Amino acid sequence: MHFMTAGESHGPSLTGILEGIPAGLQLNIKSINQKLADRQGGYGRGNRQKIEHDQVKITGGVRHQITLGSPIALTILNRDHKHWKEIMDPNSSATSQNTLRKVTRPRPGHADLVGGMKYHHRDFRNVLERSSARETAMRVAIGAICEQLLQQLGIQIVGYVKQVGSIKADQKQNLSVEQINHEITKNDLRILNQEKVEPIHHLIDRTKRDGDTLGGILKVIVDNVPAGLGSYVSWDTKLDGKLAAAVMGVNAMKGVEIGEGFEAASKFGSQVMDPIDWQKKKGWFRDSDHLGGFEGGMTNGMPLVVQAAMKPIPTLYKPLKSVDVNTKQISKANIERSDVTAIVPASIVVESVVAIELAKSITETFDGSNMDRLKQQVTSYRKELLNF
Ligand SMILES: Cc1cc2nc3c(=O)[nH]c(=O)nc-3n(C[C@H](O)[C@H](O)[C@H](O)COP(=O)(O)O)c2cc1C
Ligand SMILES: C=C(O[C@@H]1CC(C(=O)O)=C[C@@H](OP(=O)(O)O)[C@H]1O)C(=O)O
Repeated sequence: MHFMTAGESHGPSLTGILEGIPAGLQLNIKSINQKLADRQGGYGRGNRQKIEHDQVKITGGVRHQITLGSPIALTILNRDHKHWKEIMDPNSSATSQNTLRKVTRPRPGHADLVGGMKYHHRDFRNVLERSSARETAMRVAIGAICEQLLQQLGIQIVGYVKQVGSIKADQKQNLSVEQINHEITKNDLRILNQEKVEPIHHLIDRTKRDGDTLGGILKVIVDNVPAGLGSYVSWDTKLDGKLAAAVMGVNAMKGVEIGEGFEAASKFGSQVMDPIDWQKKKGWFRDSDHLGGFEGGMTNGMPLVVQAAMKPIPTLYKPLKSVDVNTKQISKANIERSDVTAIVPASIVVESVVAIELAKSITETFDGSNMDRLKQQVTSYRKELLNF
């Protein structure tokens, strides 16, 4: 299974192609669009989200909402493009250099300067349009298809916010994915500790007034994953490594942890390893899940727990020092319309990329050509594990 996306933030649209989804998967397009709407939400977003109304249009690989096994082609329109037509139209030549509104003062923390150096773009718009997290809308659409595949195999996944700036938003430990989803649906937020919502909103308001930005920590949990996805035999077959790469590939992620991650480093082995247990009905399981469901690069049958640290948004309304690429004068960095924080949408994006990696692993471990056959194979593999 593999996918590719294309499209600039203020270009006409985002395009995605996803190959390797089995034939016969019944898609729920409404629920793909719901995921896209969720990604647009969250306190602290900028005004762009008032313009966009993300909905996926499928133009290949699907008939009457059932996958064909052929590559799935997807489009999401950028409604904002109509305001950027003169600057961003791919098909017409620029009428004059002035219409391009060039970006010449690179923003610290964004891809502007190094992207410009590497591709020799002296108008940093040529970099920022693609490095923008607008592209994550397409990864969420593709992830939503993968989540639907996982759901049909009994695997459930959820992403939510653990921390915004320095405020912890998750104090409910050991909830199942179902319970977390229930909480999220109830309060329409991905912040589990309701008492913290108001302080978090105040922090975001204050930060916005100061022209500053915030990051945070987000968490993804996956339930009912069969043991044995991924492998210990070679470094590049380890599924925890693939997940970490996919999560780090999301804009603004600076750290990934599996299970207790960095915290485990300061504990004793007896506090971190998960004792092995067995019951006739349940088969093999662990008494705890400190290792986040991974041993030897393989899933071990316990819930997968992945956390990611998102840095604060790099564009600052009170900009930091920069240098103009043309005049070499020290000046303030460019300001582009921006979010104060995007931790809620990021939790959905990270959930989506985890779903993509898991769907990839499952369709490669078992026969991924047809959904019914895949279901049969996963069911019989689960039985085999129970009787091991
Ligand atoms: C959902 C989401 C929304 C984002 N919104 C913004 C934004 O409004 N302004 C901004 O400067 N960066 C934003 N970012 C972060 C930048 O895209 C990111 O920092 C930049 O591409 C540089 O990449 P790096 O941080 O991974 O090094 C956002 C990231 C995500 C995941
Ligand atoms: C467009 C989205 O996020 C954008 C990500 C982003 C960045 O630099 O990453 C910068 C902003 O772009 P704009 O200047 O157009 O408002 C965000 O709005 C989106 O998430 O749909």
